[in-house]
Amino acid sequence: MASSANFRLEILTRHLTSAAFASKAGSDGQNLEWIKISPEVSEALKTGSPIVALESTIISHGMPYPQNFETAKELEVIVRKNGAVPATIAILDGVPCIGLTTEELGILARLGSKARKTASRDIAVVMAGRENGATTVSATMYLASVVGIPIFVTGGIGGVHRHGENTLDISSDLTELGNTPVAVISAGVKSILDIPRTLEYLETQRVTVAAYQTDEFPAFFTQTSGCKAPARVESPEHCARVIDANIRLERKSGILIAVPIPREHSASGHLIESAIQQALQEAREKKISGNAETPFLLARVNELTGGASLASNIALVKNNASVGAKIAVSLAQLQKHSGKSSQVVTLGFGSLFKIPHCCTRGSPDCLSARVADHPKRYFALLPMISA
Ligand SMILES: O=c1[nH]cc([C@@H]2O[C@H](COP(=O)(O)O)[C@@H](O)[C@H]2O)c(=O)[nH]1
Repeated sequence: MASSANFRLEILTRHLTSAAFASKAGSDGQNLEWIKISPEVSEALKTGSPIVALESTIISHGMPYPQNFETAKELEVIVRKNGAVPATIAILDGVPCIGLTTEELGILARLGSKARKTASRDIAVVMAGRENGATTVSATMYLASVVGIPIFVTGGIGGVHRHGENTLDISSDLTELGNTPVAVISAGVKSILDIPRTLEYLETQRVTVAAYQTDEFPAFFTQTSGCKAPARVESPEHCARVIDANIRLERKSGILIAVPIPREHSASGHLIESAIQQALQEAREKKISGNAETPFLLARVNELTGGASLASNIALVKNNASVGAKIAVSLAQLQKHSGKSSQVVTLGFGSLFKIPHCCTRGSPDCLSARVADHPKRYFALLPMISA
């Protein structure tokens, strides 16, 4: 099996060293033309160290300035304190960036909603237009998976909107979860959405959903939603074992780990719930829909609760960052101990290929690569290496 993997790598190397392709390679193999990976994240990828991806729509559209900037920086500090490397993901001047500097976080925070809210479908347009894009859960998952980061922390994910059965307004976060093997740590789904239908849709998408230390699926601002979670996980180690099993199974879909807001911050949950009802009514009257709906509702609920919802939001994201980093550390340990951590192979032309353990068992689909061109070329190569 190992020799067949080597054979496939040889074929891959041959294709990638073609003159046209190599000419696009970045000089250091890290700052490639289409994606920029920070030196710290690059090093962590090479050594198999724990990394936590963080999204950027929460910075630009989810919170006002300057709380968004403070929170973005604090999240990175929390991830580090818990032993992992933070990788905030955004698109700056058309370049997807994996790992931002403090200065870049500040640019995004100040841009606010002037940065384009970028879901998976929007990545290509933002790149082509050399725009600044704040990545949602779907786009962040996609970019994290391209470079081989298996864990991603956010506040809340999008879902099926209320009346989604008529409008078909269903966040692409759910379909991305169905198609991308990344574990998303969130506080569940806000009650601005239809939670039971969101859970149904996640089931349809084959997404593994587990609630953290509870039987109930949490509703972001509140610990309960009235919906039972399909599974329960007890600890970071337990979560890591689930993620590891998903990797071994070579499943293509993701995992949603729902961590309830800490009890001390959920006290204002009912006050927030009535504000949500009012904001929903206003959104209907103003005919606000599509991707403008979530930012409107979040801002309006914050106004109506006199800032209480923002404080809760910040508290729960920080809690998720701490849990997510612990999971990342456990997963890295698990994979190191079982000898299954990713190998990194540097090929002649300077690009870096990260080969997960399953590839050495002959599963090229799992090959996660940073290539010197664009994803199209990479995906076009996959059938060749599986030949
Ligand atoms: O509490 C929040 N929920 C959701 C979002 C953002 O909104 C996106 C979902 O938007 P839509 O419903 O348009 O898919 C999520 O991926 C996330 O980036 C947010 O900032 N805060």
